Amino acid sequence: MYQKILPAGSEILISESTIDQAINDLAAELNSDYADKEVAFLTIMNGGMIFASALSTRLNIDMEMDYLQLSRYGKSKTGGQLVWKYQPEINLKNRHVILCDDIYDEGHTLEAAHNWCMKQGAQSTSSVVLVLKEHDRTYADYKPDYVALNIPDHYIFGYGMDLEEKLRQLPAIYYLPDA
Ligand SMILES: O=P(O)(O)OC[C@H]1O[C@H](OP(=O)(O)OP(=O)(O)O)[C@H](O)[C@@H]1O
Ligand SMILES: Nc1nc2[nH]cnc2c(=O)[nH]1
Repeated sequence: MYQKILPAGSEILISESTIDQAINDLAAELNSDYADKEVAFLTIMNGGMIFASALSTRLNIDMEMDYLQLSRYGKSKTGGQLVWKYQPEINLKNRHVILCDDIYDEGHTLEAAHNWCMKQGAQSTSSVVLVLKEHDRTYADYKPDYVALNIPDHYIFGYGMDLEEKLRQLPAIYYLPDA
């Protein structure tokens, strides 16, 4: 169905059904860990939007939802300066924050978001990512608390992740083996 918009040579890295099952497993873990907590569920835009939508509809948790926006890649495949584009107004004081993002790559985005939430007075802040990319480059000191899937070192797109700001809407995760 997506042949018309997929770049030539694209291959599937993670299928829709694998993603769906991984999100179910993650939701079960969060439903247990946050059963008695008052939660602020914060999506990191733009990349986190599709994963956060799918995950949040499976959460049986007392929570408010909001988002923040941080960016360091833009149209590039390599990370640059981290730019805050939107900080939420929701009160995080004494709340248990769950940060939800699509990918942990070098970790600078989640580290900055985590530090900011703690500065706002959150009682705890944890992070949930759909994929963690394994590579030899330097990671930030911060590591995500919940990871659905580990992936090899490819630039990936689909399921919220962009290729030059497009193709976020793809329901599976793709890569270009020759890129
Ligand atoms: O672990 P890191 O190396 O910090 O990279 C991860 C971040 O990179 C992407 O965001 P991007 O800056 O591309 O903005 P976007 O969400 O608008 O695509 C992705 O959505 C993560 O938030
Ligand atoms: N779309 C996309 N964004 C990223 N941000 C950090 N790594 C990636 C990646 O592999 N794909």
